Amino acid sequence: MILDNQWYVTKQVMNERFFKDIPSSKAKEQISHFPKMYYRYEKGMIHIQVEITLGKYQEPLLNLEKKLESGLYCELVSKELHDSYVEYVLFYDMIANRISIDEVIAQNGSLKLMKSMGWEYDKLPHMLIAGGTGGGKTYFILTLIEALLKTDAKLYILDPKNADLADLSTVMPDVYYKKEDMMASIDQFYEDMMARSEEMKQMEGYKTGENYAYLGLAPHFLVFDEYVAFMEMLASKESTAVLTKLKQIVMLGRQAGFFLILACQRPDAKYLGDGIRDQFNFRVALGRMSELGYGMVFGSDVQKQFFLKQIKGRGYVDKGDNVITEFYTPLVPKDHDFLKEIEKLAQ
Ligand SMILES: Nc1ncnc2c1ncn2[C@@H]1O[C@H](COP(=O)(O)OP(=O)(O)OP(=O)(O)O)[C@@H](O)[C@H]1O
Repeated sequence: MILDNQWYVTKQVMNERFFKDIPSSKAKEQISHFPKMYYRYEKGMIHIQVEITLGKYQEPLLNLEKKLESGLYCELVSKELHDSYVEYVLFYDMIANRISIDEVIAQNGSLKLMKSMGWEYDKLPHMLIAGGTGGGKTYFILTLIEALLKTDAKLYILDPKNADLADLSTVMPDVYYKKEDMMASIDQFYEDMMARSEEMKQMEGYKTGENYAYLGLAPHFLVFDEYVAFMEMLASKESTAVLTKLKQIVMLGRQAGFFLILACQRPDAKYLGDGIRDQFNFRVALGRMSELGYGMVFGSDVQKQFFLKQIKGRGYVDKGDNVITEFYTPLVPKDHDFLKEIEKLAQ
């Protein structure tokens, strides 16, 4: 890469002749500075360290991510500036990091979703899931529900299209698909959050800055599928009321342990504007999406090339650190029966 781009410095030296007392007329190019670059492979990650020299080629060497990602067919995980070097960390063979549904475990405020990655909902609350038809959105949401039901979490499910998630109403409580029920459920979720925030202050052991888990309380999750479609169904007064509540939940929910998992085909700015989208720390885009769609999920100013691969449950994620990486939802075996499993857990 350095040779191909000629990111080195050369100087002209005179070619010495065999008889040194006869002056030479031939000049030769010699490399006088070659940037130091070190790499190592560790636990599925490639670490590349590049020296900062303040030299002529500092700019390209400080912005290697695009070249490395497309050239090595890897995904950037982090880029960190150190004292005299910049370190790029890339995932090699991301699909090898895919886990199966029975490895999805929630503990200590974090939900494992790939071998080396998870959703730390206690620290980086609220999840936004976008994806076109057939991308794996429903399977992913069902996987999240199943994993969270294995903990003490309390779940509320909203499915305005009365589709796959609404089927859960036969096996677990708090599943809503009618407009009025859904609106009442959002109100209740909000009221519960406000009440807990107050109560926590009166509890023994309460400490400023500590969260619900510190006080031994259970997290609550509102899983809201087809959010944009639902908002489109509402009159403007109703949608303003819902938006106001959701805004409060994403802003205040972390400490009290009230989390939103919002899914839609495309997160239209009309219903996720005013900085609400930025409060969703964990954002996933699954399946086929347009550039505009990716922009709506990750921000229109992102510098990332998105590729489509025909793999179910594949997409991109920003897990709260502003680095977008390839993502694979946990693999669900063909014979897995969500309804049956969720029924067992809900009992
Ligand atoms: N994680 C996964 N493991 C195994 N198969 C998957 C996974 N995700 C999706 N699939 C396969 O892809 C199909 C479509 O997935 P899913 O129903 O989740 O898509 P969707 O985005 O919700 O689409 P729609 O909006 O049409 O329901 C599933 O029926 C399943 O066969």
